[in-house]
Amino acid sequence: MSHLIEVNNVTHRYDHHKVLEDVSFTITEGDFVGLVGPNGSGKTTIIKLMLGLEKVQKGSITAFNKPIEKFHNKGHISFVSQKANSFSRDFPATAKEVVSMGLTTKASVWRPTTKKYEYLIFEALDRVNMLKYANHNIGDLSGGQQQRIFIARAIVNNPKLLILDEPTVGVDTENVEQFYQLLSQLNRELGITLILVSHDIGTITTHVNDLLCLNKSVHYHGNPNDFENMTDEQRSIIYGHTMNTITHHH
Ligand SMILES: Nc1ncnc2c1ncn2[C@@H]1O[C@H](COP(=O)(O)OP(=O)(O)OP(=O)(O)O)[C@@H](O)[C@H]1O
Repeated sequence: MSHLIEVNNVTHRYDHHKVLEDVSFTITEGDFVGLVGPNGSGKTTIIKLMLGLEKVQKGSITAFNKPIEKFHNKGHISFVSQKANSFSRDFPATAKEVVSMGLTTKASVWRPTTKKYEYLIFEALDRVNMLKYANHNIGDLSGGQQQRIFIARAIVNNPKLLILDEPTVGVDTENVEQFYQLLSQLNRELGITLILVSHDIGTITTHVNDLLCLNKSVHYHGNPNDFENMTDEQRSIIYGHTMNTITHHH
């Protein structure tokens, strides 16, 4: 399996404040990675660096075997942000139109879609079990349903890597489990490599196959089962004292 992303000895500062220190890890094709850490631990910053949205100051990052500075993301990496599902009730777009925005250069809500693109949009909606809501106004859908529409928008271009920043914020607890199942399906059936950013280490470890704990530097990277088997004391040694409370299995 090839490495989609390689992060090598990355250190990052905002002004004089060091937020990442000597961070190294690889993301391997096919993995379902949980990126966890407390508030302010640098999760969003490392994502921005991997997406090329923030300039690498020290160290290096390669994406799909190219230095990040030379990598042109032609739909290989897709991103669903934390703030994606904050549409107001009167936002004037249907679910289908929101998904079409993911087609960017090929077709969009502002241009009539051809039959081929329409097929891709319906296929993506079907993948997230939202086909029957295609013509509903996005603002009329629940937080969880909107999040599914944003996943459809993110996968409509057939990405190889999908990064989700706290995707369960705004999803009610009973739908969170279904949401994780959907992500597992995308990983297994479509072969999409996933990076899921979360604070909720208790829930995430039961779904991902690769766990990356970040708190300025990488404190653990490996099999989530090995992490679960550790005592609280071992965990606090590797992760710091901010993470003594771990809730298991919801
Ligand atoms: N653009 C910025 N300018 C200055 N400081 C920033 C900027 N972005 C983030 N920071 C600071 O960098 C640190 C890491 O922030 P980051 O958003 O990467 O953490 P996080 O783990 O994603 O946090 P959260 O879980 O709260 O979203 C924080 O102290 C934050 O205040």
